[in-house]
Amino acid sequence: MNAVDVRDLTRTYKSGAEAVRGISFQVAPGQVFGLLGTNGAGKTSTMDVVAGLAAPTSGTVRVLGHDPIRERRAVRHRTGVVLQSGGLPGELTVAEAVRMWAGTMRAPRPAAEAIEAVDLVDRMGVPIKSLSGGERRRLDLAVALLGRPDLLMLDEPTTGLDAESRRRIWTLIRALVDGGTAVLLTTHHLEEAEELSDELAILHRGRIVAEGTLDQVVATYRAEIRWGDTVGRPPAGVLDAGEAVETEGRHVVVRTGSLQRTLGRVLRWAEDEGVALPELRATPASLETAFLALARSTDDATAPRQLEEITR
Ligand SMILES: Nc1ncnc2c1ncn2[C@@H]1O[C@H](COP(=O)(O)OP(=O)(O)OP(=O)(O)O)[C@@H](O)[C@H]1O
Repeated sequence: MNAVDVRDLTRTYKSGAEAVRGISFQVAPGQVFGLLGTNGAGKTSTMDVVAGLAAPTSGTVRVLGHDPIRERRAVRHRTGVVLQSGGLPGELTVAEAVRMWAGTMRAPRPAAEAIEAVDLVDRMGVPIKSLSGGERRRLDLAVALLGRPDLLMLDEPTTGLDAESRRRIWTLIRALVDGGTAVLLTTHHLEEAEELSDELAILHRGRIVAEGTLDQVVATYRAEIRWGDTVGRPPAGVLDAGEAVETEGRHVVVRTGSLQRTLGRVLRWAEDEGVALPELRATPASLETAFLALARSTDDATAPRQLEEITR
């Protein structure tokens, strides 16, 4: 059975905003599924429904085989949630907060074990308000781990963290997944999605626009060769059928399904014609080029800027 099964989900806010416009995806046990997208793509709106915090406008959501709202009791003890606003009281120490939370559960993992799992043992006596952002995020995770969840839902778990804290959280998530936990993760960090996701879906304006393993998603996009234009005409004879050459500002850009072959042809063309290729750059297809392709193909004038931001 899938840990998460979302079918034809839509979510429209009272304001009329159509945040989620008919998406379907499944998360298997022992798998990280990354929901990736621009700001406002609908990630949090989707996560809230899976976490049972909001009802779908239409469509169905099953979590561990249950309706997350109507069968909340069956789901609650088997899931852990880390949302963007970790709401633990700042006056409590790390140990007090974890123990208090464990006290609300049926058969929790020992508090000390959860604290150790997130590497906060030396911060146990520190009030939450004095923790760094990364430490707070790890504390949120410790709380989510208390119920030994079959499914962890993580909404942007490393946003605002430095590279080292982020890596620690990734290592922790990977260890949990290796133990069989399913993880539904939202992120707008491409590196995080690449590092963690077994499968991913790219959400854009409430719809899934690409889906599959990282390799599958990347394979649908093209490599790019670009250089500064010195002759004002496109390179002759370098393209295969269906490939494209464009000018972007003062650059010539070739998009190709075969980077090595096309690059060879570009270099031969330049050699034969005596053309200089300043700032020549060849970039294999990646999640980043996939996002930028998405930006180019959108009709939303604000999207390209947002898409560029998330690739940084
Ligand atoms: N409570 C709300 N009422 C009305 N509209 C909302 C509400 N929450 C979100 N929206 C709108 O729904 C759309 C999707 O928002 P959502 O927060 O789900 O996106 P997101 O992908 O999580 O974005 P971010 O990366 O910025 O957190 C946006 O257009 C947003 O403005």
